[in-house]
Amino acid sequence: MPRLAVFDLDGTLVDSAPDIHAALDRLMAAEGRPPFTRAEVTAMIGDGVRVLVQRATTARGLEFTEDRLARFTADYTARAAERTVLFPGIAEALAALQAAGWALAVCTNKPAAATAALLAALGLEGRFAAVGGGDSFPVRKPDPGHLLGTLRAAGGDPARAVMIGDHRNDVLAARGAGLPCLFAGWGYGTPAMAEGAAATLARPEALVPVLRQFLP
Ligand SMILES: O=C(O)COP(=O)(O)O
Ligand SMILES: [Mg+2]
Repeated sequence: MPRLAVFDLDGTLVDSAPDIHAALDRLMAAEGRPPFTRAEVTAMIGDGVRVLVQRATTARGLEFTEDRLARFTADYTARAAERTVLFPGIAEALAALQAAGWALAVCTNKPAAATAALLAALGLEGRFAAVGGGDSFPVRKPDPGHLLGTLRAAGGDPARAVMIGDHRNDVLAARGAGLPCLFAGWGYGTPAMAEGAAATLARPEALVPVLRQFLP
């Protein structure tokens, strides 16, 4: 069974905040509300689209409604890859891991449809043994069931797998599933969210050597 690296998506593999930010601002503009700062947006990312829209509407004095959630989701899904790019060094790290025989998977709270659209636009479809979206299972991160379901779909073994993520939810899901978590220090999380992680990596360049330490 190959070693498996399970990656979070937003803030870990991809810098998706510009498109999430733009879609939130389009929703606010349609409601006559002012735009957000980037820092406001990155602090709202990590718990999936429903919580994102709940936080955004609340922050601008709007009622959260299913209609606003649906409009945001449709708009974001259609335009998820306009400004979103891989973080520098990620493409090289993924290629090096695959060359070394690792299998790769994605476990993200982003809905599966937007995740698939984004991975395809970035030319990454087919790279991952499994992609577990925020609505792929009955539970999502921090529930370990999301990570374990993704792992099972990838044909992985929890004893031969490592999680990499930028949010407290990634650390908690990994801990619950019995996997070490490497904290992506280049992402949207705060240093406090790394509590319980096996290590914090400052840059994607550290991924290959550190993963090799965890699973030689
Ligand atoms: O959609 C979100 O809120 C976060 O997505 P992530 O799990 O890929 O960071
Ligand atoms: Mg993330």
